[in-house]
Amino acid sequence: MQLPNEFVTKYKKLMGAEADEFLSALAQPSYGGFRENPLKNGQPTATIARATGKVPYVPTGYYGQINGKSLDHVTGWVYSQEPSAMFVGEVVAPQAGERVLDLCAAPGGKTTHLVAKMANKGLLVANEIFPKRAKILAENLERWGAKNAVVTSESPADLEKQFPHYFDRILVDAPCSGEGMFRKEPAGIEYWSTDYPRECANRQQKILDSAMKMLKPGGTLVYSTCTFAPEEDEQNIAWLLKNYPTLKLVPIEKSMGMDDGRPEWADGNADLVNAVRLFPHHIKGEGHFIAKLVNGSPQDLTIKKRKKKNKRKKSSVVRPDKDQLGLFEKFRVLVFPDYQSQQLILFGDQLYDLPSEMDTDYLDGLNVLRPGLHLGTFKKNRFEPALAWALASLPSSSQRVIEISKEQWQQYVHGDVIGINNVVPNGWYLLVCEHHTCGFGKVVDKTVKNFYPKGLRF
Ligand SMILES: C[S@@+](CC[C@H](N)C(=O)[O-])C[C@H]1O[C@@H](n2cnc3c(N)ncnc32)[C@H](O)[C@@H]1O
Repeated sequence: MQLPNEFVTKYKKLMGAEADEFLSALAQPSYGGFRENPLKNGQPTATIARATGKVPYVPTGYYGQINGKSLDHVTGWVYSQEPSAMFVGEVVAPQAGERVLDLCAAPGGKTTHLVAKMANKGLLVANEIFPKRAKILAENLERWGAKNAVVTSESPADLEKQFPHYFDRILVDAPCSGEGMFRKEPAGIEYWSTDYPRECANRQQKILDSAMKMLKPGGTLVYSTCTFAPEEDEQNIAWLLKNYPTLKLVPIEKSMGMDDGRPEWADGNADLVNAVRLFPHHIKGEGHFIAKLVNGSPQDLTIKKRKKKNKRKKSSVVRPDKDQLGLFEKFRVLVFPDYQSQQLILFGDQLYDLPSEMDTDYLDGLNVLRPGLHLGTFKKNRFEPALAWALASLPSSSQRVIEISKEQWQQYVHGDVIGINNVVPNGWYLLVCEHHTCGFGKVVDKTVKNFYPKGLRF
């Protein structure tokens, strides 16, 4: 890996006595990692068996690699995430029932962590500006079993109009110069120039301005980057504190090897030590910067919010009609008798369960990819359940389960019909392999018809 000369000169100056250690760490191999999913029906023991260690500062985090075609990965029991990046979710620490925004969310490493921390309760709006990346985000959330996540694809400037001072917590995991990932993704070095961190910082400030318009009084803003550049890190926090005097930079509890933010790399504001830096020469992970800020609660913010909300028009969101509800209920009573929906809404012929924390009128005018949990599709006179619903369910929640072997699971993800020996009534079943819910199948006379989505087969 060849680092640009200007980069080396810049960090020799900034890091001083630590520079050699820092620069030689960048020449070492990067660390891989994964998180286990506490929302699922047990531990991903097969993947954990291959882990090389436990990430000390993330209860669900491990060092190692996952197999993308394994049962654990395909059913969302694990998510591949670089070890330093995992600390961000711990710092955000969202609570069940809150309204949370992940403003720059794709592909979803932090979002899946937030869903787990919220125990799938409350509302998580996961936004990604680029629609193609937002689609990947939605797929990753589906595999993870997210119920409380709404996926949108908007620019922060457009999103701010929709959600004035709405969120309890906002994560801005900002697009950045990516210096901290150089040894993991060396292709990023090509984009780098001496001016690049400043350009990124300007864009980050616009994103932060939007985030501030969406943060509730008393709410928490977490800002993170995967770069070492002070322009994008301490200097942006110093800029925030100057421009938003209601914000207070609060301490982050640091684990061994984590560094303080560096006031001398910005305007000297001593509070900047409260931020955290993860340096690859001090921890087993890539470069990261994280700052946590709490917003004061000036009266004017509360008043603005109320006025805006009164102006909202009635929602144009469509609800399922009586016949559709009948078809849905027939399925639910048979397969998931205890499932309690929140707000059933239609997107075309697709049925979703929108988290009750979100009024339907908030969806108007938004580019929404996933308005909550995808339950299924109405087709002529029938209801076909969606994979997302299976992946968000525990085997114990269903009274119609068929246990399949690992071999049968491989047939299932390949798109084949599965033969079964036991005689069971025809109809829909939740397929479970080694405690992992895998999807739905429809039994027709000792064979299970395959409903695994064509685009996911392998
Ligand atoms: C660091 S990545 C997010 C990683 C993600 N949080 C995760 O943990 O998987 C930053 C994201 O910001 C998006 N982005 C790029 N330009 C943006 C902009 N102007 N406003 C908002 N987001 C932007 C990128 O497409 C990218 O998905």
